Amino acid sequence: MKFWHKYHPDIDAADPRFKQVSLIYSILLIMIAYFAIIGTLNITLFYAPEIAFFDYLGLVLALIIFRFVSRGGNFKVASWAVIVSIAAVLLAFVHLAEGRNYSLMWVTILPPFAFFLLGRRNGSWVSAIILVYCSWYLYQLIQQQVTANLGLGALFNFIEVATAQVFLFRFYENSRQEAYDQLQKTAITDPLTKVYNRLHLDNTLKSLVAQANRSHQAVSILLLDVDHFKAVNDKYGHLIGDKVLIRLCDVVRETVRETDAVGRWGGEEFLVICPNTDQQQAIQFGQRIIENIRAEAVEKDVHITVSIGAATYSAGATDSIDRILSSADENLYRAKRGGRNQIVGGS
Ligand SMILES: Nc1nc2c(ncn2[C@@H]2O[C@H](COP(=O)(O)OP(=O)(O)OP(=O)(O)O)[C@@H](O)[C@H]2O)c(=O)[nH]1
Repeated sequence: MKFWHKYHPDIDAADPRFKQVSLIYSILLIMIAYFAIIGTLNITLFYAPEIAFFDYLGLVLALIIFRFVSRGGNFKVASWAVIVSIAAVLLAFVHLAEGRNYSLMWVTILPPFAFFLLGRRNGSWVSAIILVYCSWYLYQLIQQQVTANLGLGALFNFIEVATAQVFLFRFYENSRQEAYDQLQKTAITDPLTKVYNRLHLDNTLKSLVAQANRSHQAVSILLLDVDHFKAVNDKYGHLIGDKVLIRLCDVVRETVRETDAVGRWGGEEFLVICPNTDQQQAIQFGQRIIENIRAEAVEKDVHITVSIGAATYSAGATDSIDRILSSADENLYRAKRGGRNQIVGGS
């Protein structure tokens, strides 16, 4: 377990912010230790109090950011503060050394931090600005012949390495972000129908019910089941059965609002979660779904019908989420018993 976990108990290893937060704290600890040690050495051993002043300034800055982030401060702000601090330290180093002592080499460590903490766009900008500035500064040094052994060759090599760094890290960050987005999508999607899976529906329902309580609104659910689907499979085969389910989901998605969540509850059962929707509106929605599916040959000449059980959660109600789901399930059972191809609501 990471030491910073006590400050952010809600961020576990599965959280996308985990690595970013780890890096922020690691950089801050390194900065604190580095500035404390080097600052003290500069005073006691090297008799350079003017440099020690900047070291202690860096130390205070790192402590302030540490305090800010450990007390629940915004990670985006903390990330920017860390990158600006690193950039300031690097630029101060380059200026103090007047380009000597490989100081410019250190500047090339900025892009990986900037891309990882700030993302593709801001990472590119920050890296480009610092690297262009350093190239310009190096050019000035060469022109004024301030530093021995610094020629145009050094400048060109610096520009080439810096440009390669930015492109490589941008490429890496692009691939990482795409792979992460793809993984996120797969984790919440049903592989056959491409609607949400049950895990995501569970989470969505929980968060929409909490939101409904805060905004004093209702949330409705529609539990939808294909009628006599076994007969479709038996008559046309499983492959056509699969295509029917895929097309059915498309029709449901085309019928409901953008804000409604459509997902597969299991087998040939689907759940639609409608935020900000009362019982009467939910019944109207459900009716429209039934009509659209009935009107459509979902696969070649295969026609199907669906039955729907509706249930509504009103803000402040004492019903649990399980209670709403079982209420929808009971209504679905009644719709089936009542002859199918219909919707039943109420509790
Ligand atoms: N093709 C296909 N069939 C599935 C899938 N998931 C579940 N099924 C089938 O769906 C059928 C469900 O059958 P039943 O539970 O008897 O329900 P039903 O025939 O729809 O009858 P009612 O619900 O009472 O109207 C079974 O034959 C399952 O094999 C799937 O992903 N693809």
